[in-house]
Amino acid sequence: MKEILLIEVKSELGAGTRGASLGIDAVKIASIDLQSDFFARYDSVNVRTDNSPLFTGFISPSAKYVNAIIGVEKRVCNAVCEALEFGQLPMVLAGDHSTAFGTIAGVKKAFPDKRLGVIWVDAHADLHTPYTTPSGNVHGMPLAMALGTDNRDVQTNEPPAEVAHIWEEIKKIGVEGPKLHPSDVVFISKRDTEAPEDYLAEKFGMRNYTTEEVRKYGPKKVAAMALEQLRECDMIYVSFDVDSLDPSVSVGTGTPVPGGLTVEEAKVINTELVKSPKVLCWEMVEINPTLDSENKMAEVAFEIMEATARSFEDSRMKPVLV
Ligand SMILES: NC(=[NH2+])NCCC[C@H](N)C(=O)O
Repeated sequence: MKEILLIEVKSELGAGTRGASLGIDAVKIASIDLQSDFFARYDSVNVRTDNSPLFTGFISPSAKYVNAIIGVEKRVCNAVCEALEFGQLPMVLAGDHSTAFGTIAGVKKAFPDKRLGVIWVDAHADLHTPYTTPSGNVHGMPLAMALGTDNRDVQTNEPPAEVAHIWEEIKKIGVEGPKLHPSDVVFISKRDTEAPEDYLAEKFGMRNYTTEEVRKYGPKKVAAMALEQLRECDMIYVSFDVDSLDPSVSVGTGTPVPGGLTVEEAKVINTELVKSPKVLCWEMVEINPTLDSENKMAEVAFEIMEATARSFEDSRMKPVLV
């Protein structure tokens, strides 16, 4: 049986509001309050992070803290790659979504010849680049990094040479060049995007299953449809941003958007997705307890993570021969 390895990434340099690096500990506290032994059950590794640049300021408004984020991306990439090479099932628990690029790079580094598909369960597309970002927040850019695109067709910013250089270096992490093809990305509950992101999504026909479609077909069917969409892929990574949940569940995340999933829908989607033997890595991000009350977001996030871990593990158990 393959074993789960928890990979903790307490970085929040990519978010626009402060506090996401505390999300990992908030989830641990939730597990204790919910009387679960989850964090005793699985081994975990801590990726080295350093949020201290927040005290001194960013290098450029077109990609804030990207000079420090590049180091975290490399370390996440190596941790994920090592876990996969070791035959483990990495479940990444990270602060802001920017480091999901490191995860993707790590998956590709471990299996460079395999075709990778990504299921992005998120209110956002995270397809910006330093050339298009409206906010400069790098958590809006990880999927563009993975696709290796600059999206200059619809450029709105002129980043300084230093940022352009770091951006080029980031895109090389793991393996040279794009980690996946844009048509091998599927979104679930994406509902808050900007024009340059829509341009890419339309150009490459990137499928989004809206919250309405989740209601219409049911979360189980949508998970099956998302997997079917990626049938040509050899391996799949699932990235779950808690802002895919509706703000009525909790506002404990930096960029909440109305019209999101219920806890039950998110639970069904994630537990169904990881049943696919092609799914080899799952991640959860953007829990921010400083924006929350009574640790609500961490509690529901933990509930989803625990159910997903159980499904991930159970579906990989070898049948017992009698
Ligand atoms: N993973 C996230 N929470 N991303 C939020 C991105 C919001 C917005 N599109 C931006 O680029 O600033």
